[in-house]
Amino acid sequence: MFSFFRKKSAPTPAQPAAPVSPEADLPVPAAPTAAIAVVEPMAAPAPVVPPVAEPAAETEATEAARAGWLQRLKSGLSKTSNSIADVFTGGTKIDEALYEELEAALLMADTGVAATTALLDDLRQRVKDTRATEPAQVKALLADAIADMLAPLEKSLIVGEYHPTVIMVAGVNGAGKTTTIGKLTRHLAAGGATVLLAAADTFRAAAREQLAAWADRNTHDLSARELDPGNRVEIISQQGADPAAVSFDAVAAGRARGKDVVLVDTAGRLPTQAHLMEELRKIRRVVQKADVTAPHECLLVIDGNTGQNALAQVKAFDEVLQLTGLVVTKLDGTAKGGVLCAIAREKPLPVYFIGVGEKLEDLETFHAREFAHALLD
Ligand SMILES: Nc1nc2c(ncn2[C@@H]2O[C@H](COP(=O)(O)OP(=O)(O)OP(=O)(O)O)[C@@H](O)[C@H]2O)c(=O)[nH]1
Repeated sequence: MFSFFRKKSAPTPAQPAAPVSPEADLPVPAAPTAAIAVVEPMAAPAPVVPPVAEPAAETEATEAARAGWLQRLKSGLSKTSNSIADVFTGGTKIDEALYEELEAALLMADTGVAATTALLDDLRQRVKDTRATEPAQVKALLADAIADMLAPLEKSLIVGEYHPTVIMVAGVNGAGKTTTIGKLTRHLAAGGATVLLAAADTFRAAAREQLAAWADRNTHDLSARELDPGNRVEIISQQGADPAAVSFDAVAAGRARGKDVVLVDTAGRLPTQAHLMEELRKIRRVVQKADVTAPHECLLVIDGNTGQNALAQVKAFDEVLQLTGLVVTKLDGTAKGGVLCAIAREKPLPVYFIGVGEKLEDLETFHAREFAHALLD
């Protein structure tokens, strides 16, 4: 999820203005949009702002967008869900054979041994408690068990508490970092946040160009949706420079230009490449020199096809960056969607977003129940 609040009320043309704070220094939540849950800032007892009702047409558009997303999530996860759902279509009895088949299907989906065992124990108890007699009922109970297991991963990404909020994005090569930054920028900008991108992958010219292309795409998207034509997505880059120096400059520029968010795109690296992991540690350290409270979020982008290896990635990057959250990409077409259960069981970190495609709109906030149902439908 993503929550954004501003120090100053700054309504965009598409949104009704939020009430003005009686105390100038207190943050005032921006008016809610489809992607934003307005929260009270943690730092001060801000006035409670009642939700502003969306016009009917906007609500319909929001609902249609959400329904479209759910459909894409379901079809994206179909390789995983088909093999699990198959277990419930064959027999008519709830017996050991059913549990064994289920165990095999969950393991095939990369749910991992610990999470699979916990899920099956939980499921047996639920079956007993509800006196379920039909496999279809067991399927619904399994969806509940998965949703409960994934619930701790559901958390809001808070933006606006710091100015700028600095978000470092890391991951192995090709996990989808730059694409995620492009899509995340759309979320943030649609919520009224101004975004600056830092191209901290300074080795590859293509990486910088790719990020610049996402910045342009976002600027056009904002203008096309008449969200805030003045909100240009900017980028800081310098070919061949020290990635830490570019990140430092970006944080300083973000502050000087009054940006709400600085997203730092780092180069892909494997946990086994010690010098590159050390470089990541250095970027973090130097960002902290630019702003002693930063980075405010360190996100790891995981390719949803990675399966059990994702756990090793989470542990390795966490050691270096003290991760605050995850984004799981490429859930379209993966047969390994169970990996989120393994993460929930063994290294629970907030999953702020999930990605199901390469387009701007193919990233959404993670909802445990929604995901659990998509995994079984
Ligand atoms: N199908 C699908 N493809 C994705 C998704 N996210 C990213 N990709 C694709 O994955 C490929 C790699 O994405 P990048 O964003 O370049 O990955 P990266 O982690 O920045 O790559 P490096 O900087 O080289 O480490 C591209 O072809 C993207 O279009 C997703 O959610 N679904």
